[in-house]
Formats: sequence, structure tokens, C-alpha cells
Amino acid sequence: MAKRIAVLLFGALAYVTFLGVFLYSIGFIGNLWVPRTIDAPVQLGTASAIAVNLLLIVAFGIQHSGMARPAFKRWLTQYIPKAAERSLYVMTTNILMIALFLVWQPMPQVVWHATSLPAQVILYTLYGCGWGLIFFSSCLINHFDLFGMRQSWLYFRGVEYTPLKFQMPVLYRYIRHPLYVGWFLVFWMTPTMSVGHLLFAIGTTVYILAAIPMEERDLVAVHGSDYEEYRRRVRMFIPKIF
Ligand SMILES: C[S@@+](CC[C@H](N)C(=O)[O-])C[C@H]1O[C@@H](n2cnc3c(N)ncnc32)[C@H](O)[C@@H]1O
Repeated sequence: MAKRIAVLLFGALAYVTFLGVFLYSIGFIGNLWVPRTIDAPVQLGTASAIAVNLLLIVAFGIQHSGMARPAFKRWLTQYIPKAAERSLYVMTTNILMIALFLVWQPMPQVVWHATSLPAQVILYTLYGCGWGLIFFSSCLINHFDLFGMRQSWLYFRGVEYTPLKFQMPVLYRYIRHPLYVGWFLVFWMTPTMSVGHLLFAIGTTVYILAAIPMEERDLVAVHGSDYEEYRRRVRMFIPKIF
């Protein structure tokens, strides 16, 4: 029973920390409300800032994709309960995101700036839509499974975990990666694009584009011809109507 409670508490801690990181990210990337953002305060010169920032993005990519691979999960779950694996993934991601908030080096030189009010309103609206799309897509797949709460809750209750089935709900019927489209909106839709923000947007976009083949390979391994057929019929980011 003690182990079950520990797994549940760890799952809850990872989930609540994720919610905090999610909210802070809205302010951090959007330059809104929070003390440290993607564009302030400036501390280092450009060359050092590029090195630090690239290191942060690469570290995040290695953790985020490395820990998601089945072989890594098999190795890890020799040492921790299977039910805690996703929460540990979420918690490690949280730690790297907090490190990014604390260590990120702004590079404030402006690449583009939308001066007109309508352009600013449109860009901020798309930025907000991006966050909404991320949250909504996670609910379509299974929000609490993606963030580890379902696994720890089932374990606590002594109920066996059932993996998520292949799904094509609403948005997924038209594009395979709506959640990543949400991230692209968040990374790119800003009225003022600084050099630092541009480095962040390019780095994270390249990372997502590199990570998708790995995610899809795992989906084919689990769901077989269902996913292969889905990949043939449905585009990654842009619905076929365009
Ligand atoms: C962070 S989510 C991103 C989902 C998707 N790539 C997107 O952009 O909307 C990654 C998880 O979603 C799961 N996943 C992706 N597409 C799925 C689908 N059509 N049905 C069920 N699970 C899916 C993968 O197994 C992976 O664990």
C-alpha cells in the first residue's frame, strides 16, 4: 500500500508541477506577466547566449525523445514501477523546462516587429489559439494518460493499466499532429520576433520535425497497419482540403 501511495503522490506532484510549467511557459514565450521571459533580462553577449541556448534546446530534445523510446522505458522499469514511468518522464521534462526558464539567455535584437494594432491582435490571438490547441489535442488523445496521472491512479486502485488505443478523434481525422501545430503557433506567432526568440523557434521546430519520425515509428510498431494506413490517408499538419 505504501508503494501505491508513493506512486500516486509522485504522479500528482509531477502533474501539478506540469500545470505550473505550462502556465509559466505562456508568460515566458509570450513575454507576458512573468519576471523572466524569452526576451528579458539580458545577461550575456550574443555568442555566449547562442551557446547556452542551443545547449538548453539540445538537452531538452535528448531527454524528451530519449526517455520516450520503448527501449529506454524497458530499461527504466527494471528499477521503478511501470506506473511511475510516465510521471518520471513528465517530472524530468518539468525540471528541464524550469532550467530553461532560469538559464535562457535573451538576445533582444529585433528581427521583425508588427506595429499595426490589427496585426498585433491577430498574432496574439494565434498565439493563444496555439496554447488552446495543445491543451485540446492532449484531451483528445487522453490528457491524464499523457501526463502520467491515469497510470498512477490505476496503480493506486490496483486496476491493471490498459494502453491507449489508436484513435482518430475530431482534429486527428484531418491531421496527424494537431498538438505539434499548436506548438508551432506558440513558437512563431509573436508581434516582436527577437534574435533569441527566433533561435528558440527554429531550434524547437527542428526538434519537433526530427522527433516525429521516431514517434510515428513507435506508433506503427504498436498499432501496425492501422497507423500505416492512417499515415497514407492523413497529412501531418495541413488538412487535404488545402
Ligand atoms: C505529445 S503527444 C503528440 C500527439 C501527436 N503527435 C500530435 O501532435 O497531436 C505524443 C503521444 O501521442 C500518442 N499518439 C499520437 N497520435 C496518436 C493517435 N492517433 N492515437 C493514439 N495515440 C496517439 C503517441 O503514442 C505519443 O505517446
